[in-house]
Amino acid sequence: MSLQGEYQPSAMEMAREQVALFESSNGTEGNLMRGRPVIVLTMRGNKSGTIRKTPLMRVEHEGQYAVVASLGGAPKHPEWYWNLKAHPEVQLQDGPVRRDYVARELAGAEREEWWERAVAAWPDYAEYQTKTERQIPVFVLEPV
Ligand SMILES: C[C@H](OP(=O)(O)OC[C@@H](O)[C@@H](O)[C@@H](O)Cn1c2nc(=O)[nH]c(=O)c-2cc2ccc(O)cc21)C(=O)N[C@@H](CCC(=O)N[C@@H](CCC(=O)O)C(=O)O)C(=O)O
Repeated sequence: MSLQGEYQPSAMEMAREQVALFESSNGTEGNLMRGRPVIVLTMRGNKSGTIRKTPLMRVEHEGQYAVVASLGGAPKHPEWYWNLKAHPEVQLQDGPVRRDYVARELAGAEREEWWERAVAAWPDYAEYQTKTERQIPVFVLEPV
């Protein structure tokens, strides 16, 4: 499965530039945030149908990945959350390695297990959750 179509860069300059640096260096630059690893998630836009890419903190456990729709604890989900709900087929690039996955939103004990892993990877997630009433969504990415 490959995500074909027109790539529409993010409106958020920091994210757009980090994706550009990450991809132009084949994942060897633009792959850190305060020293912690960052991945790039490629997906299909829920409304535009175009290809969207967003840098996210790397949350990985025994070869499986999760992504966290934190948006810094903002009151609303990031827009990319709705892309994954509508089109769960995604690609994740970790360093030079890019693979196909299907994203599945987690709930209950499974979510708690991955939430712990996410906070271990990026402790700020715990602080973000204190800033918002919404439960910050966690998706696990199942390899295709
Ligand atoms: C600003 C907006 O971005 P967003 O999708 O809301 O995502 C906001 C942020 O989550 C996103 O910028 C992340 O990259 C921020 N971010 C992280 N954000 C997180 O939520 N979690 C992280 O772990 C995370 C890590 C991270 C690391 C480095 C870095 O540079 C940024 C990081 C955006 O790009 N809007 C686009 C449209 C985006 C889009 O996908 N639109 C859909 C429609 C979506 C809908 O249905 O609403 C479409 O094309 O159809 C635009 O206005 O053109």
